[in-house]
Amino acid sequence: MTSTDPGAPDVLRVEHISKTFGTVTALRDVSLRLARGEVLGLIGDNGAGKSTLMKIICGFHQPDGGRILLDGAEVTLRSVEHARSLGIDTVYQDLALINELSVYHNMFLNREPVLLGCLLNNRRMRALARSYLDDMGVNIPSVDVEVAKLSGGQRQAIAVARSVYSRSKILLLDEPLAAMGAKEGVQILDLVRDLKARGEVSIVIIAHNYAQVLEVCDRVNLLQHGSITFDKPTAQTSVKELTDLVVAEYRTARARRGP
Ligand SMILES: Nc1ncnc2c1ncn2[C@@H]1O[C@H](COP(=O)(O)OP(=O)(O)OP(=O)(O)O)[C@@H](O)[C@H]1O
Repeated sequence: MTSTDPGAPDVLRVEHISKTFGTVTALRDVSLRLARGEVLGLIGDNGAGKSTLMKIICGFHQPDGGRILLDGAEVTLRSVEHARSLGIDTVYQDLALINELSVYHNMFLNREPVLLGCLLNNRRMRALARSYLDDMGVNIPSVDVEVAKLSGGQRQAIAVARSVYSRSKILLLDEPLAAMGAKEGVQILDLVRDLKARGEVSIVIIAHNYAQVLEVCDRVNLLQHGSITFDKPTAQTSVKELTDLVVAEYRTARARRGP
């Protein structure tokens, strides 16, 4: 489900972004769009520039050139906190959860709810965490358990739930399925499907498993050597087409290098 209003501006537009690190050009003239409620898959080989692009959209890196528009208005994202305040949240591979803390403390890390002017009301946080996780269909036996004792899929689900709770309008998932078992991977994909059905949040997912990308995404972009080379609705492409594109790029690069 994408934007219900065809006249509405894209929730996010990245236009002609470039980024170099010393002599390495990580991104060159990259443009990308994300409609409201859309799930966009960002794929590409190792070193193609996917994480760099995500880190620019979440305010971690500043681009060398180009611009970013949120709901049609140009913004300069000064930091991760600034991007978060504008509704852009990222779930990294390392998740940024604190293993020694309980599920409910992690859910409200740096965002503790206030009750009658008092911060850190444990009873309130516990109840809210339980209701958010239940509401999102996240299966956690107890919100009192330390996150270190949970599976990778459960931890991932908590990190996503935390971003959704914070009312993010754009969620960036950097390899949410990396290191996931089959069951845990399905749990995360179900969560993404659920969010998509609600249409409240727009999502960019970086993933290496093309079948899973095609399962949950509305559209797919391929990054190759710092440039977007492919942009299609998932219904108009296939695992074979995506694999062939990446393999062809590898063969061309190898032929250029010589024997
Ligand atoms: N902080 C940095 N300093 C120097 N070079 C960097 C930095 N971050 C990324 N790069 C370089 O930029 C290029 C793109 O890296 P990036 O991490 O964005 O790729 P990726 O597509 O996310 O790869 P992967 O799938 O392996 O995670 C690579 O050549 C990488 O070495």
